[in-house]
Amino acid sequence: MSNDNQNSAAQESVLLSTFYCGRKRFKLYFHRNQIVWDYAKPPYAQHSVSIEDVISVQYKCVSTGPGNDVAYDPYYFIIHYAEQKKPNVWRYNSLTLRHCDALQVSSWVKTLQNHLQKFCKRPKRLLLFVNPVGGKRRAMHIYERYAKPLFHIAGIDVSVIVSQRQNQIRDFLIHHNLDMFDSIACVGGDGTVSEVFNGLVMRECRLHGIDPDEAVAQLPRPSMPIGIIPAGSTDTIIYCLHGTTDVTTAVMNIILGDSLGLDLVSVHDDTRLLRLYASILSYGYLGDIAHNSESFRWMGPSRYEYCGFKNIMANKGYNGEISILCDEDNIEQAKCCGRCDQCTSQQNGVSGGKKVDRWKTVRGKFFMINAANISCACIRSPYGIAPYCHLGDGYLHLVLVRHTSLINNLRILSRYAKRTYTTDDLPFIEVHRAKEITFHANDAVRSHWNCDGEVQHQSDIHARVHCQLINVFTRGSTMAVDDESNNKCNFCRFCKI
Ligand SMILES: Nc1ncnc2c1ncn2[C@@H]1O[C@H](COP(=O)(O)OP(=O)(O)OP(=O)(O)O)[C@@H](O)[C@H]1O
Repeated sequence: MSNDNQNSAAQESVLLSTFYCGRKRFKLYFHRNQIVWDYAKPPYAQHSVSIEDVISVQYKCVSTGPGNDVAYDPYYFIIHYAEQKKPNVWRYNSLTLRHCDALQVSSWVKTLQNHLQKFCKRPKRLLLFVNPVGGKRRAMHIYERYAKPLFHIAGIDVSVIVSQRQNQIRDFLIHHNLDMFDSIACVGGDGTVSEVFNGLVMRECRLHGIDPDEAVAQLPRPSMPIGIIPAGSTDTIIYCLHGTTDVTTAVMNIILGDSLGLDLVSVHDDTRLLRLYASILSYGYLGDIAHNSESFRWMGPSRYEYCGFKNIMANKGYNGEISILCDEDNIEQAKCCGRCDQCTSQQNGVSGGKKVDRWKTVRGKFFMINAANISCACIRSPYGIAPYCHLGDGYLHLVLVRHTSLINNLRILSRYAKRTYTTDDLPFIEVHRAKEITFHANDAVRSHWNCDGEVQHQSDIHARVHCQLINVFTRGSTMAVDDESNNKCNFCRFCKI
């Protein structure tokens, strides 16, 4: 029988038995990749789980004595699975079943385990970095409490490295042998994720003999997918990927192994690559906040509120000239959920046929310039600065905010905080879909660039999108905005993104 025929025969075959779950009898069957269980007697209440959502299938363990010895009970087995409780949020659940015939149990365990083995993209040997100082300094606790038990159930062998200093994760990834791992993950905020992305791409450049400082270099794509467990202050990247910053959801997305390509943007000055970013590059208002807040570190996270307030009141404008390599398409007002047509066509190598990209130049005095690689949505701003920016279409959204009155600046910030986001009616905001941009400051008074939360001191830069340069574990999100988002407004919600 050919492989195709064998596969379809396996799909069509039905496994059917009656099991006990506690004292209740269940009819259990497995057909067309669905595990379905129902009470054997009325009132019937059918439940089902797709094999794609099953984490693992195991015999139940029983203690065999006063020591730590355990043995498998041949009459019980457990199905561990992920369950979607509300849009975008995944939870762990399990079903323990008993049968008086051990052969029945072993037949189910073997069949289901064989099916699970087909998911070869699921991580098995994971290198995981923990940033102990990001966010509320709870990354280690988050790992121990939420991630470790689930990785154990999934049978993933995890090697943990706790970072000791800034850029240690990046340096480790560039220089160490990673042959014994099939995936990388991190527990931290956007800065930590950015270190992982930069480290992996720089590593590929080193291995392929590519000079990343060449502004025109085609950067090589790292093969290992990356998992992100949020433990930062903003966690924009993970919010844009999953539509939530829920930790269990993030862990489930790693375990289940689906991934998609995420664009990265390289930022160069005249001579070298400054860094790659995944969320946003900002000049003006947000650049100033990132720069000024450095001297107020002693204030903790409230330094951003303080500097945000000061900067909005100062209402500075910066003269500059931006050249934009863009297409003529209007920006389609549809949110990207990771599996949209635009990103999928890029993944399949189908580039948008007739599109013609052309350079154009915009000059003026700007309150802020934002080059968003993703929507930059986060809990406090459920639509983000660039709500229609895609995760993997090869374009960034350049949001130019002209220098105007203080009242208008406040209008912009309050719009960003709203669920019903739109800036179409604000004439001082324009959005361009770009593959490449260059910026030249036309004034002695200059701002700084805020690149994924890190300050860049060079003001004249060149940025280029690298389509789906990195693979991240995610099943994508639905369009629904997560409940945890709120409408609170403060002056500096974007300062770290
Ligand atoms: N051991 C360490 N000591 C000091 N800094 C570190 C250490 N490990 C990592 N870092 C740096 O800490 C910075 C902040 O971390 P991270 O971005 O994860 O948290 P955050 O800023 O609170 O979150 P977010 O970026 O989502 O707002 C990063 O730039 C990272 O390089």
